[in-house]
Amino acid sequence: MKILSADQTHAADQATIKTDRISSLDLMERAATALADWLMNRLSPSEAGEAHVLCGPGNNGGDGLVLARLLHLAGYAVRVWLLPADKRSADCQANLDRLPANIPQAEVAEDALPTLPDGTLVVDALFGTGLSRPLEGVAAALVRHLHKAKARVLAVDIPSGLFTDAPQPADSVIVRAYHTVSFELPKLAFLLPHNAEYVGQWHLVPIGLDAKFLAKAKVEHYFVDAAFVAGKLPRRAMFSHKGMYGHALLLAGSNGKMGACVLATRACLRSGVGLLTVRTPGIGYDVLQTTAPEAMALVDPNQDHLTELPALKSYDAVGMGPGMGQEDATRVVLEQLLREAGEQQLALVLDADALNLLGTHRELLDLLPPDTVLTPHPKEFERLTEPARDDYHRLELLRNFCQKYRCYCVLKGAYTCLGTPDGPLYFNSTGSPGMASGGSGDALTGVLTALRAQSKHLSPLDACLLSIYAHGRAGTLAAEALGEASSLAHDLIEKLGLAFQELTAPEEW
Ligand SMILES: NC(=O)C1=CN([C@@H]2O[C@H](COP(=O)(O)OP(=O)(O)OC[C@H]3O[C@@H](n4cnc5c(N)ncnc54)[C@H](O)[C@@H]3O)[C@@H](O)[C@H]2O)[C@@H](O)CC1
Ligand SMILES: Nc1ncnc2c1ncn2[C@@H]1O[C@H](COP(=O)(O)OP(=O)(O)O)[C@@H](O)[C@H]1O
Ligand SMILES: [K+]
Repeated sequence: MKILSADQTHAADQATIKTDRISSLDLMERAATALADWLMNRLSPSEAGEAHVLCGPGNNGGDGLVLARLLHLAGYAVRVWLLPADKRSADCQANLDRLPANIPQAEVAEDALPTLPDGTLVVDALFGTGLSRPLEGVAAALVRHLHKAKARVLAVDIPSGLFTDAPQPADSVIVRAYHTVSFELPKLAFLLPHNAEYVGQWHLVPIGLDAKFLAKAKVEHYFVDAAFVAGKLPRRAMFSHKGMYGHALLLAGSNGKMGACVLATRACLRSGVGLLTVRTPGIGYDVLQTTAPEAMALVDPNQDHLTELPALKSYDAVGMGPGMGQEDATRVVLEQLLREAGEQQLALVLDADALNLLGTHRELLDLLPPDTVLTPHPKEFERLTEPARDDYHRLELLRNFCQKYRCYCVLKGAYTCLGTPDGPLYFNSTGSPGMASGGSGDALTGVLTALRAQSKHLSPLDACLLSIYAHGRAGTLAAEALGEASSLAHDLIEKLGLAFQELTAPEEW
């Protein structure tokens, strides 16, 4: 799914109006009808109680006015509050003129703010994508008033006061919604950690935006949902053999952190790799042979940490980092790996301590072979770059980093963001707070290494997208089975199979 900018959203509206030969007023009716259906499917009139609809002067306010009318006609109790305005947009004014006379309406003032008993349903239709500066005056007073009330807030399109796709002053006054219902496509602002407290749970309702316009629109951000990755994973041929699915090498583990190595190993095995060899310190041999008999163990001469790089010629992809430690001898192995992988055009996946070593020895970054995949969480990413001023600055750092080093960088989090050498950023839709516990990232390294080893079947971009999506989906399935607090990385790994099944291409005729 594409993520449009505020300007493109406006252009999509215009294209739809033209293609469907409707007026902008019709499109507003369509959008607000979808919104009303969403709300009515969730709350009956008695569950909703009296809905207070706060309406601004633009088309977002227009949506609110249509919603108020539709709710009223369906038997809901409604009250409309208008922001004072010299001028309203034409469609907003038209819908104000159409508002049934028996819906109570009043203008808000700093000394005339709505009384909102606990639990009141409040619809925020003050400002949408047309917001051009932070809220001030009466609008800011109304939103601050809302902060103090214990209301159930539903934001229309986007919480008022929040910019769609740009940073804003830290002291901006922004509606804190419980639900945000947006039209057709998600907004970049919804995917950034800092905005979670404003956006709440977000939902999309279809409004029939012009499909041709959307197909042509050039965007910098994508939302990777089920439709985006569906069928990208090729089916296995009947006469397949293990040589067709790549031979992966994992370099992982150290004294006390063999668990990370085992998790990466098991995840790699569960992700369709043909063969897997694991290079681990001597201490890991028995552990590995017992917990992952399908993998071959290749032990380092050192007992506690990695000191030597094995010959690389048999491998299609190498994953390095989980639980590996940052000994100097291990740093030398990393440097040698970067040099040799570059010469042999081997696919690389670097995580955890491999990233920390890159962070402390940044000169090594210049050795990254093209299409290397790095998987930092925000702290590891900061070690590779610099502290980000805000979420948007972090995305800018990500984009610049990937373009400079021609690499893929998986910035992990609730909406994991994949940076790519050509610029676009891909936000993953799957995952669960149940994954916020040690070991989930190690599993991702295993998945990515397995899919990069299958480069005969998958491009680097598709390997990354499928890995991130399937890893998150498996985390959700594990959390559904065991609860968010109890599901472990180990459980996620056991669900990878189901996640991959959902992504496999359908049988062809
Ligand atoms: N074609 C359409 O008419 C559709 C419009 N839609 C709705 O339209 C919204 C966008 O509408 P608009 O472009 O009218 O924008 P808004 O409704 O967000 O408001 C823009 C108006 O507010 C003013 N403004 C901006 N920032 C302000 C601030 N901080 N303080 C005071 N005034 C401020 C602007 O000068 C402008 O008059 C979307 O978010 C969506 O809700 C949807 O109904 C989909 C279809
Ligand atoms: N709240 C969340 N929602 C979705 N995914 C999450 C959430 N928290 C963590 N994850 C995922 O779990 C993984 C955690 O990785 P990482 O921080 O490296 O942990 P570890 O080092 O313990 O393996 C990442 O893939 C991340 O995207
Ligand atoms: K709004």
